Amino acid sequence: MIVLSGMIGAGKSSLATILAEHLGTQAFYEQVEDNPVLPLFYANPKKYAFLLQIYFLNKRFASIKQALADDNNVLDRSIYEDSLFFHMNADMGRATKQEVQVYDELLNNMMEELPYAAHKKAPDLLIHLVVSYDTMMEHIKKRGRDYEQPENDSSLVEYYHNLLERYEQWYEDYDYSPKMKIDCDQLDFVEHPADQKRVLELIDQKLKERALLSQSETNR
Ligand SMILES: Nc1ncnc2c1ncn2[C@@H]1O[C@H](COP(=O)(O)OP(=O)(O)OP(=O)(O)O)[C@@H](O)[C@H]1O
Ligand SMILES: Nc1nc(=O)c2ncn([C@H]3C[C@H](O)[C@@H](CO)O3)c2[nH]1
Repeated sequence: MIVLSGMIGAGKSSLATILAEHLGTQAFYEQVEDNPVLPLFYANPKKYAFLLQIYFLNKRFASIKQALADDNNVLDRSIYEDSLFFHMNADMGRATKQEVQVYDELLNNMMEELPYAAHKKAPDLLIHLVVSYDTMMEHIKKRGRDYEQPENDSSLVEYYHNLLERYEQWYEDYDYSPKMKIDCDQLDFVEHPADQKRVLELIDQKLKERALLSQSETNR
C-alpha cells in the first residue's frame, strides 16, 4: 500500500488517480463530496470537530483494510494525518481534553487490530506532496468548495498557515515507513505532462529501491 500525504488541495486525489493507473492498481479516496459532516465542521468547528474526526477515522480505517489487500494500492491520505488535524483543532480549543483522549485511545486500539485484519500495519511507502501557501490556495480556488474559501471565512487563512507549519514537522518526524517528498510548486503533474512523467519516474525509482516494483514494470 502506497500512501499519499499533504495539505488540503496539495493534489493527493489527483496523484492517486495518476499513480494507480500507472501501476495498474486501485486508488482509494478520502470521502469529501459525500461527507455530510465536513460542511458542518467548517460552519461550526467547535461543535463538530470531534464528530468529523470519528467520521474520518471510521472511513479511513475501512479504506486501509481494503487497500492493504493488494500490493501498491494507493491511498489518498494517511491515518496519521487525521491525528495531526485533530490535535491542531484541539489546540485551537475545538475539542476537549476528554475528546482527545478518547480519540487517541480509539485510534491506538484500531491500529493494533490492523495486523490481524491485513497482515501488515504500516504503508510500504509514504509520498508527501509539498506545496506553498500560494500553490495550495490556487488549487483550493480551482476546486471551488465553498467552505474551504478564505473569502467566505477569513479565519481559514490562519488555519491553513498553522496546518502548513505543522505538516513540515510532521513529515520530518514520520517514521512508520520509507518516505519521499515531491515539490508540487516545481512539478505540476496535473497540467504538465513532462512534470507528470518526472514525478512517476521519481516514484518508480523509490519503489524499485524498496523492491516494490520489478525492473520490467519500471520500463513500462
Ligand atoms: N499540480 C497541480 N497543478 C494544477 N492543479 C492541481 C495540481 N494538483 C492538484 N490540482 C488541482 O487542485 C485541486 C485539488 O486537488 P486534489 O483534489 O487532488 O487535492 P487533495 O490533496 O486531494 O485535496 P484534499 O486534501 O482537500 O482532499 C483540483 O482541482 C486539482 O485538479
Ligand atoms: N478537521 C479535519 N480533520 C481531518 O482529519 C481531516 N481530513 C481531511 N479534512 C478536511 C480538509 C479538507 O477540507 C477536506 C478534504 O481533505 O477534509 C479534515 N479536517
